[in-house]
Amino acid sequence: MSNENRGAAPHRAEAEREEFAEPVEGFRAGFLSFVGRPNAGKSTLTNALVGDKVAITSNKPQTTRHAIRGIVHGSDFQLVLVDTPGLHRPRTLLGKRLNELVAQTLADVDAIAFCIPADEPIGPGDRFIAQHIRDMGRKPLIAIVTKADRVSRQALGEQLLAVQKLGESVTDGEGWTEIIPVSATAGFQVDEVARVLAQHMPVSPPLYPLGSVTDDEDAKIVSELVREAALEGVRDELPHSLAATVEEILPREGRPADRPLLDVRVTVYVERPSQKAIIIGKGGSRLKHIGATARPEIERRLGSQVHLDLHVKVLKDWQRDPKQLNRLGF
Ligand SMILES: Nc1nc2c(ncn2[C@@H]2O[C@H](COP(=O)(O)OP(=O)(O)OP(=O)(O)O)[C@@H](O)[C@H]2O)c(=O)[nH]1
Repeated sequence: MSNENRGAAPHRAEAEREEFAEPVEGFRAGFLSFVGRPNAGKSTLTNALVGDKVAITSNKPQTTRHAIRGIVHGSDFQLVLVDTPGLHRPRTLLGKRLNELVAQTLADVDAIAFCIPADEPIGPGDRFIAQHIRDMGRKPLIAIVTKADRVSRQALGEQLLAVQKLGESVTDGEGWTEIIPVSATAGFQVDEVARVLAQHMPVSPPLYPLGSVTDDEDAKIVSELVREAALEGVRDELPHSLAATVEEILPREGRPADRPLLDVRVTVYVERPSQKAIIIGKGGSRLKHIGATARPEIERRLGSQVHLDLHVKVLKDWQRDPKQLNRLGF
């Protein structure tokens, strides 16, 4: 996600919602964060939920000022997974600041999902997180017992009970809104997790275009691959004058399921018109070559055939302009 997005106000502008509105009655959509101590299985579960569908536009609707990790699309719901830095018991001022940052994120989401591994005893770190999210105001708190495949049925049952007790102890007996066991690696209950989380999202039209899955990592790598290809042979002339940003990565509609195609739109920025001429080359020959060089690796990375659409723009003296630097993600 660009810095521009990070700076945008968290809001649910009706206009944005309507742009993607689907006439599905009772559609639910909202923001959700996974919390849990390191290694609790948050990333693995996120990936299992989002699936290996493809990347997306990194700058579509600015509905959140937080980084989006992924979007889960259901027939009648959309879950937007919002990234948080790890939540730790603070030992330093930095730790405290980070926790404040997490608190801001958690205050904005519609529900919080707390991941606790099935195969490790509940510890002070878990208790700290539980207390922290309890203080986030009245919102659904869903406990997810991860890595269920690693323990016996009996041990899983015992862990579910322990997690329930933890919930009750931090909420004056009220307990978690839901408790669900899951194994992201064995594919056990992953759909159930999505369904349950969706039930706790507000009724709302989709927040993002259907089929989009955000993945900042992919966008970063794609832009880097294009930049590398564009620099080939002109490294000495314009090494630092080149920047590339991914505008969007969207699945082409109407393609057969077994032969998807991604439209990847990338802008290459240069500082001067003379540089633009170099990059484009005679009759566009160099730009074509850049595309042909970068595309195979992009296809490998995104796991799909790609139609690469490159544009070259002059952004005068972008290296010296903080606003432009922000825009380009520096
Ligand atoms: N057996 C099994 N292993 C899992 C499962 N989910 C995650 N793991 C493993 O647990 C380890 C930690 O998982 P992550 O998803 O990276 O945990 P995380 O909470 O994102 O960790 P941080 O990024 O450190 O906060 C990895 O080695 C995963 O492969 C699961 O359902 N079953």
